[in-house]
Amino acid sequence: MMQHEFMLDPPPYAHSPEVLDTGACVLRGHAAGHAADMIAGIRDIARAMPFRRMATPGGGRMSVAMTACGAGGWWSDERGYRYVARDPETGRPWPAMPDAWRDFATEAARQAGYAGFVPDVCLINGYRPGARMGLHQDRDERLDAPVVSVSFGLPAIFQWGGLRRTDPLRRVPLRHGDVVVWGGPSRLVFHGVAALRAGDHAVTGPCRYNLTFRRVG
Ligand SMILES: O=C(O)CCC(=O)C(=O)O
Ligand SMILES: [Fe+2]
Repeated sequence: MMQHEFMLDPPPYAHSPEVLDTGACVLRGHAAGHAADMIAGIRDIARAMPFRRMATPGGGRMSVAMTACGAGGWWSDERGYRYVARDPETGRPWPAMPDAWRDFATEAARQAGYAGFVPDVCLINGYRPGARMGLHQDRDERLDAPVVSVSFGLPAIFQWGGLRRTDPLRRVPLRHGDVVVWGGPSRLVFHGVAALRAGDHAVTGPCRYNLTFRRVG
């Protein structure tokens, strides 16, 4: 009997999306089965294009370290922030986005209701304990395409607000393998990540990785 019930239990990827808002949902554990491959991919990309804590126009430095792959990367310095096709420090283009990553993001978007999403950029964030991302909108890409966000390693609190900066924040725990998709009426919702708590994750050690797939071109 137990065996039978176990067999009927749907696999994690068949769990229904957890709705955050109209156009936004969490696919719990959706990327867990891809973690080993994707984390190996992150390490390959980081060898070619190291994680950097970028300068901000305000004169500070981001606590989150970033790299990217695909047609461009997000860049921030004293002059402002923007997408760039080449690393401004070395002149080198960003590493290509692995086909398996693009296919994964397309399928996750489809499950969230966004059929036909083909990302051309994946931004990769590296968080160490204490690193955080302030409340912001993702508005430097095409707004008619969703953002697909994949989390690995240490758990984090994703802050999910509204279309105004002052709207109340919900605290959404994101764990290893969770995927968040937002688009449509939720595309410009303010969001952020609370300071990462110290920990030691079995796969990533004292670190959280977040991949966001976007359409820029
Ligand atoms: O790390 C996360 O979960 C979200 C990152 C994010 O909002 C961004 O990179 O724009
Ligand atoms: Fe964001």
